[in-house]
Amino acid sequence: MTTSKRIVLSSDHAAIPLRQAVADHIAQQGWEVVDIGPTTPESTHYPIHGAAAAERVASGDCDLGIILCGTGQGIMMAANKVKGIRCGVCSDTFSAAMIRQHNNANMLSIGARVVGEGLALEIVDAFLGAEFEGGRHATRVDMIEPN
Ligand SMILES: O=C[C@H](O)[C@H](O)[C@H](O)COP(=O)(O)O
Repeated sequence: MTTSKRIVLSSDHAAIPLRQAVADHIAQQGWEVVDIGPTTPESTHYPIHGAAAAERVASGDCDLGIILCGTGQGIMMAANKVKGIRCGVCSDTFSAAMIRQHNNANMLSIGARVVGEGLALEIVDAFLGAEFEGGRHATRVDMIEPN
């Protein structure tokens, strides 16, 4: 596990059960989970939830974030509009590790209609277990959003 310990979770209506499974899984690993909902299954709008989670990370309130919607794509797009956020959608464990190691991603997005719970939890573990490698990758990451 990384030294980061506080992680924000959010989703839209399409991913509430998977979000709960992720919350339980990472809480068991010792992460402090900040689950900002939604808690009821009514249809909602992923941009609201992606932006809200991203703001928690961008502000420094949380170290990392995991967000989910049907595909993971829409909520990722919303999160990446927030300055300082680097969020990738992952449907495999290799990519989940690489977005940390090479891209210094601070948020992970998962599609609840794309991957099952078992794979999703492995993707989460790969993301949280990886560390940014810096070096040449830092040069490139700095180019994404220059100060
Ligand atoms: O990228 C968008 C997400 O996949 C949403 O979860 C999806 O568009 C929601 O669709 P619906 O309103 O049909 O449940």
